[in-house]
Amino acid sequence: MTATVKTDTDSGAPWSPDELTERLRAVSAERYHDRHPFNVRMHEGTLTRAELRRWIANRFHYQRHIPVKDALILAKFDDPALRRGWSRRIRDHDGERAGEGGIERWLRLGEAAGIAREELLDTARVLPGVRLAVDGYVNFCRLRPALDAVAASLTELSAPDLMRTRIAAFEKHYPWIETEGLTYFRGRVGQGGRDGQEALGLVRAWARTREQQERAVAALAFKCDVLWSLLDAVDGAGAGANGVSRGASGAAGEGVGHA
Ligand SMILES: O=C(O)c1cc(C(=O)O)c2c(n1)C(=O)C(=O)c1cc(C(=O)O)[nH]c1-2
Repeated sequence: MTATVKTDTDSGAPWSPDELTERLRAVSAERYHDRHPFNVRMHEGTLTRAELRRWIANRFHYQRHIPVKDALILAKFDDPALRRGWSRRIRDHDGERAGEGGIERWLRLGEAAGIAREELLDTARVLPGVRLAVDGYVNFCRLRPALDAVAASLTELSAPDLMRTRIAAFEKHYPWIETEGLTYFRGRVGQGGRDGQEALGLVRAWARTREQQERAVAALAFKCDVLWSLLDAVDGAGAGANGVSRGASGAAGEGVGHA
């Protein structure tokens, strides 16, 4: 006997692709990290320099693992066209050659904020909660079927709006970060939109049964939790965490007040 009461509107029948899309968008609207208190403070302009540096340094750990998880997804595809399309994501982050690509741009963001690249590259400084969140995402993509892993990337549908808000907030409230440093975010407005649409097309095509559709929705909710947990860890870390709030924030007379 099942405890689940089925109603007419929940017959267990597959949703239409548009209904699936609606449900995916509803998850993002409710759980995407643009609403996290740390992001809200970032956009309001009330983060201290130490907090912003801590975010940049810890978020780098996420950035550098994106091509790793994309390589794990790539290995699940047996279709050359799919691999060709998805491999572009890895090149976006790693660049065609040394000194190019998203990871390099994030390192430059760090430098524009006064963080040495060696400090960003030193994984020993990453906050434990950030490490766990990133491991969680990479392992999810390693272990789950392609549908789940691709659906988890659908947070990118919400990313372009967040990038626009972030660029405006940085320019307005954090002018001490050289504007060159924002190149990463500017690039992601287009890349994130394109990647998100591409992934949505795949999920709509692949998730045919109700079970698959519910898995896709759950994967996106999980990914929202990854991003949320990452910010929880950054938000909850006090002075001295990650080293960044110690040394790199040391410029005198900034009126930072507290870490
Ligand atoms: O700064 C952000 O808020 C943000 C969010 C997300 C996202 O929504 O997953 C990504 C990125 N940035 C990003 O830069 C990025 O390359 C990226 C790749 C992915 C993904 O899951 O494949 N998400 C994101």
